Order: sequence, then C-alpha cells, then structure tokens
Amino acid sequence: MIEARGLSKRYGQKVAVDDLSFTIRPGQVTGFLGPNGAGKSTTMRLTVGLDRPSAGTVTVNGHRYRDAAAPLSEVGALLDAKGVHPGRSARSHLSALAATHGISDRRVHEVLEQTGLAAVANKRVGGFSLGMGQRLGIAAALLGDPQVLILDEPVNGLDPDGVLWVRRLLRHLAGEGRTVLLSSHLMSEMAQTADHVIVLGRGRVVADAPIAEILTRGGAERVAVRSPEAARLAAALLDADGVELEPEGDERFTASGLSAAEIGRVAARLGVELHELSPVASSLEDAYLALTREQVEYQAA
Ligand SMILES: Nc1ncnc2c1ncn2[C@@H]1O[C@H](COP(=O)(O)OP(=O)(O)OP(=O)(O)O)[C@@H](O)[C@H]1O
Repeated sequence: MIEARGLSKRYGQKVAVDDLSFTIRPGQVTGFLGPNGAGKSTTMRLTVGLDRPSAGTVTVNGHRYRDAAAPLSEVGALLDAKGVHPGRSARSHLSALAATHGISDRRVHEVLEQTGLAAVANKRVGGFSLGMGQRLGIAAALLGDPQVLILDEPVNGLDPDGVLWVRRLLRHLAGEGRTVLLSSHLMSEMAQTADHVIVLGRGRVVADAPIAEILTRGGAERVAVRSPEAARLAAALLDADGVELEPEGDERFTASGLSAAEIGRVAARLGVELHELSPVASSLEDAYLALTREQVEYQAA
C-alpha cells in the first residue's frame, strides 16, 4: 500500500507535484499516466526517499520509506535503468546489490532467470541494449522479493516480446497480492496492463479510477455503420439530440452520440438492412487526451 497525503514538491519556482493525495492498493496494477512533466517520476522519487517533499507525506506500508529496516525487501524500484557501472556484468551488479542488503546469491540466480538474463549474466552491462538494461533494472527491483514494486516507464525500449513479458510479470506480481505501480505516458499501454489508473497533469491528480471507468469517460461512443440505405438511416438518426455523423462514401458513416444498440433499434424500426454496426475502439487515446488536454505542459501551437 502506498499513501500520499497533500504531497507537494517544488524545485525553485517550479511546482513539480502539487498537493497530491492518493492510495495505491495491493493486489492490483496501478498506473501513473500523464504527459511529459506531469510529475510521475517526481512522485515516484519522493515515494522511495530519493527526494524530500516540500509539503505533505508519502508512506509505503504505513511508514516513510527511509524508515524501512530492509528497504529492498519492502520496495523494489526501477527509476533510472542507466544507473549501472558499464564495466560490470549483470551478475556482479546484482551480487553486489544483494551483498550490501543481506540477500543471498541464490536470489541473484533466481531473478536472472526470471528476467531472461541468465544467458547474458556474465556480459558487460556497457554492451547491453536498452531492453536488456530495462530487464536488469527490473531484476534489481525484484531482488529483495518486495511487496511493493515501483517502476518508472518499465517498457521503455523493449521490443514487443519484452513489452508482453513485462505486462505478464506485473499482472503475475499483482496476482500474488503485491502492490504494483508503474508509469507510462501511453494510454494504450495502461489499458493493457493496469487495473486502476491515476492520471496526473501538471503535478495534480486529474483522475483516479478503474481503467474501465476512465475509458468510458472519454467522450461520446463512436459507431461505424454500413448499409445500402445509409442515407435513409442517417436522416432518421439525426432526429435525436446530440447525434453527429461523419459520412464515408455513400454506404458508410461513423456516428457519435448513440450506442450501437440504439442505432440497431432505429434500423430495425425502419426495416433498413445493416451490413456493419461496430463500436470504434479508437476512443482510448481520445479518453486520455480529453482528460489531459488542459494539463499538457508544452503544447504545439
Ligand atoms: N531536479 C529538478 N529540478 C528542477 N525541475 C525539476 C526537477 N525534476 C523535475 N523537475 C520538473 O518537475 C516537473 C515534473 O517532472 P517529472 O519528471 O516528475 O514529470 P514526469 O511526469 O515524470 O515526466 P516524464 O514523462 O517526462 O518523465 C517537470 O516540469 C520537470 O521539469
């Protein structure tokens, strides 16, 4: 469990995190979603004691991270995958980390296996690809077998196989009852990984809700319709308030403001033949953009 209450962080005049309050629960994957500069990384750094709040508190399992007796066993964090000496091997990096935290070398072997790095464990980290570096960062986060995992952009630089692997790993860890927090600026990634999403914009909480709810909040549902009598159906649909149609040729249009069921009902009443009636899934990014439009720090004119 991670709890923030009135959490704020300023860097000089810049307010990076502004009076955040949230609770991140165990047993599910929670995502921090937000555009660049929204305050995701800062909040994560505050959580693991890499920075001090200007005001407010953030606790992990009821106490501040810096007060933890065995920090690696309490929280595993991936915050900057580049912070590894390039001349070291993956194994020696993890062994050193394990040794300073009283963790056995057997556990090093386990996490190397778990993250798919066993075959390259003795190679210099300096020669690692971005994806291998990410895996090593995740291996380090898992080393202490922690109940809480905090991962900043964990799929950054991973190929599709790697992305899938991270998703499955995080779901598995949450399934074991752990608290899993990840950040991403990609709604599509969140939609496939997270159960619950906290959307940040300009250092504030813009939304804090189950992913399903965020997706449906994103605006009017859109439905693609194809019919040999598209014009007659369109005319009837436009009788309802708030309906908009975008025609695509003579037989097809996209409707917003009505559900597929409502359109089907009108078609049945008119006896109009339907060749297609399908909700358009693109509203994922729309949902996100609608939430964060006002919150983007730097916007193209
Ligand atoms: N050490 C620092 N000194 C000054 N400003 C900072 C510092 N760290 C972060 N900021 C500023 O605080 C704001 C929030 O940054 P943060 O890195 O937390 O955002 P983010 O949501 O993680 O973005 P990104 O997706 O780009 O990593 C930004 O405007 C950033 O420039």
